[in-house]
Order: sequence, then structure tokens, then C-alpha cells
Amino acid sequence: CPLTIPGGTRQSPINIQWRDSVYDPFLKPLKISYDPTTCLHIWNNGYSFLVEFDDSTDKSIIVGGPLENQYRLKQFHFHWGAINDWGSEHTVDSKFYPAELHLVHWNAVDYPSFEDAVMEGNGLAVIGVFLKLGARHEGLQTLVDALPAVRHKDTVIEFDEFDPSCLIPSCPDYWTYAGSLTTPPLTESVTWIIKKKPIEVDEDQLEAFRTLLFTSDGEEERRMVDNFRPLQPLMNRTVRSSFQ
Ligand SMILES: CC#CCNS(=O)(=O)c1cc(S(N)(=O)=O)ccc1C(=O)O
Ligand SMILES: [Zn+2]
Repeated sequence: CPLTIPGGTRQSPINIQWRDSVYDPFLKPLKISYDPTTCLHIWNNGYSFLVEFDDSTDKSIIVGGPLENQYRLKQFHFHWGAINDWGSEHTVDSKFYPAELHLVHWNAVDYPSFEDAVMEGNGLAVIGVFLKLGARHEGLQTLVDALPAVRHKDTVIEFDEFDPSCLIPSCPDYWTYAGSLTTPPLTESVTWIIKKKPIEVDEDQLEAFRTLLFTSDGEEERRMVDNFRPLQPLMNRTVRSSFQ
């Protein structure tokens, strides 16, 4: 099965069993500083829609948390379901959320390029934020309004002055564990930082995600939904929490 890699010992996503997570008092608060002028464009890559950033400088970085040094923001994207009962990649006590946001960062201190960092155990840091059904999210609406322009695979539009920290809950609590990319090359290079608190989005905003297509213009349309990887075995890993 192509979705499991032979010999994988730290694959993602996983179920986070709240009572099995271990509070680590040495975990620092995560410091997030993004510069909205580094935002470049939104594109549909046929798997999700992603917002990409200029990662040629240290203008948009995260530091602290479980991380040894700072990591540069490269892109963020989402995973979602066909209906609200599922869609997230990680689960909490086996509960799915309707969607999950991933902000992908890479270790430009130790590695010369993103492609190199992808192959290293401490190469990437991904912040995961759960989306739950509730009030309309004004910050997300800016993104939702741009989605019709990237409906088909391989379409891209310019997108600037967006600060993705508006999508991250202010509550500092998170879980963290050593994992992998959830899409090819599935490399075991990700320090996952999963925010405990979800953000709220409304039904129309989730439905807007579901209007996107896996397919290119001219192909038979296939709705972009259920773009999440199945849960992977925890194996010999402990999930740490930054909170008691
Ligand atoms: C070489 C290589 C690579 C992986 N790229 S990514 O880290 O931006 C990424 C990461 C993830 S995830 N779900 O592992 O954060 C999903 C999708 C992507 C992507 O290519 O768009
Ligand atoms: Zn992802």
C-alpha cells in the first residue's frame, strides 16, 4: 500500500490520546513572527490549495516550543472532508475535526534548501490547527474569496499581504511529537506542533473548500474532498504536551 512506507517508525498523522500525552515543563512557548509582505500566491496543486511564502530570508519564522532553532515559513495548506464528520489528519481521542490547517516551516539554519531539509530528521516543523464548525472566521474569508480563481488543478493567483497568524488560536497550548510528511515523499523529517484549541469556521467556508477540484480544466471534474492520509501507528513514540 503506497500510503505506508517500508520501515517507517515515525509516520504521520496519528491519533493523539489526551490522557497518554506527557506534560513536559521544559517545553517553551512557541514564538510566531510572520511578515505579511512575504506572502506570494495561492495555488491548487491537485492535492490541496496552498499559500506560498518567500522563504529566501528569515522574515517569517517560528522559534521556541520544542524547536532547537528557528524555522522559516514556506507554505500553508488544509485537509478536509466531504462532510463535517471527518476531514482532519490528526485526531484527538479518536475524534475527527472537519478540517485541519498545516503551516510548513523548514530549518534554514542547518540546511541550505527546503529540499535538503525535507530529508533530515529535524528539517521541518509543521504547526497543525484544527478547524471546527462554528462562527464565521473573518481572516479565513480573505482566502475563501480567492478560491474560485484556483478551482482547477495547477491554477495560481497572486495573493499578498496575508498574515497567517490570524489563523492560529491565541491559546498557547499544544501537543508535539516526531513525525513525517503526510504526502509523498512521506519523509520522517517533521516536528509536529498541534494546537490544542481549534479555530471556528462556518458551514459556507467549509463548503467553499469542497468546491475546489482535484482535476485540471477540461478534465472530468472530481471534487477536492477527503484529501487526508489515514492514521498511522504510534509505535515507539510519546506525545508531549505544553500544558498540564
Ligand atoms: C520535496 C517535498 C515535499 C513536501 N512539500 S511540503 O512540505 O510543502 C507539503 C507538506 C504536507 S504535510 N501534510 O505533510 O504538512 C503536505 C503537502 C506538501 C506539499 O508538497 O504541498
Ligand atoms: Zn498537510
